[in-house]
Amino acid sequence: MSLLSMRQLEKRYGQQVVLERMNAEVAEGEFVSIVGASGCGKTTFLNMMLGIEPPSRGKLLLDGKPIPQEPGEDRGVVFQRYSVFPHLTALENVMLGEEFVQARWLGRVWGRRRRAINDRARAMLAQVGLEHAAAKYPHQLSGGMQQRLALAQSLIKKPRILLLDEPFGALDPGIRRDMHQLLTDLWRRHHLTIFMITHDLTEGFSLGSRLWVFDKIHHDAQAPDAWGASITYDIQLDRQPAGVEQRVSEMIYPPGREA
Ligand SMILES: Nc1ncnc2c1ncn2[C@@H]1O[C@H](COP(=O)(O)OP(=O)(O)OP(=O)(O)O)[C@@H](O)[C@H]1O
Repeated sequence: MSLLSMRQLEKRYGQQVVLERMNAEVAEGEFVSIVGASGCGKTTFLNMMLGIEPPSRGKLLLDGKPIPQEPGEDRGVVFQRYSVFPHLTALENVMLGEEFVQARWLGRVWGRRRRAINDRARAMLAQVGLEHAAAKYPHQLSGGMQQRLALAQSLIKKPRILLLDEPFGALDPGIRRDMHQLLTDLWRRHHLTIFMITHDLTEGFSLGSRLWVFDKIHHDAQAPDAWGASITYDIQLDRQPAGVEQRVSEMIYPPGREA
């Protein structure tokens, strides 16, 4: 069975159709990059995966069942802007993720249990290359380090699915390359299924296993809200035909259309 199934999935806000006729199957362990013009509904799709926006019509199934309408530990998320807590150290930020989960069952976590969480959080920080920054506060970390911390904070909860909304959009190119390597390592090591929005086509084509292009099939200048975007290209990245990146680029970012 697929991990994720979309069948005639549709999302509207009032009269505005944002996404429509979304059909796809995603297996456990895939890494799907999502590209598309600004405003075409990429974040809306991630919000449906997260369970904070319900589908308007059609099916969005996880393990054959509708996605729960609330965020869950099985789905971790990292946003473009750093989503860590400023008043906690790096170590405390990572510990907090697991403390939340355990405290739900046990109340405040102390003693041996807390030391075990501390050990796991330190090991997680080491995996993202922040072992020397455990005692630092987020404002003392660079942008790349803060995103490493956000990844550690998500991964400590052992999600099956990682949802990334432009996670490297605010970083310099050199740092992005390091983050690409890190994300590829974490994907493999933790057997994750990843959905990542990016505006950088080269990033979309070079990371992960599959690329989705969101675009409208119908455009009506008189009624721009009447049609939503669908998955117009679904590309297996180990089997991409020559020139496809250029064609996708021209489709999403034609001259005169804003990126
Ligand atoms: N909660 C909401 N209520 C009403 N309209 C919304 C809501 N969230 C998103 N929209 C609309 O849905 C459309 C898609 O927005 P979304 O943020 O998903 O696009 P996007 O592809 O992620 O854009 P970008 O690349 O610029 O981040 C936009 O027209 C937006 O105004």
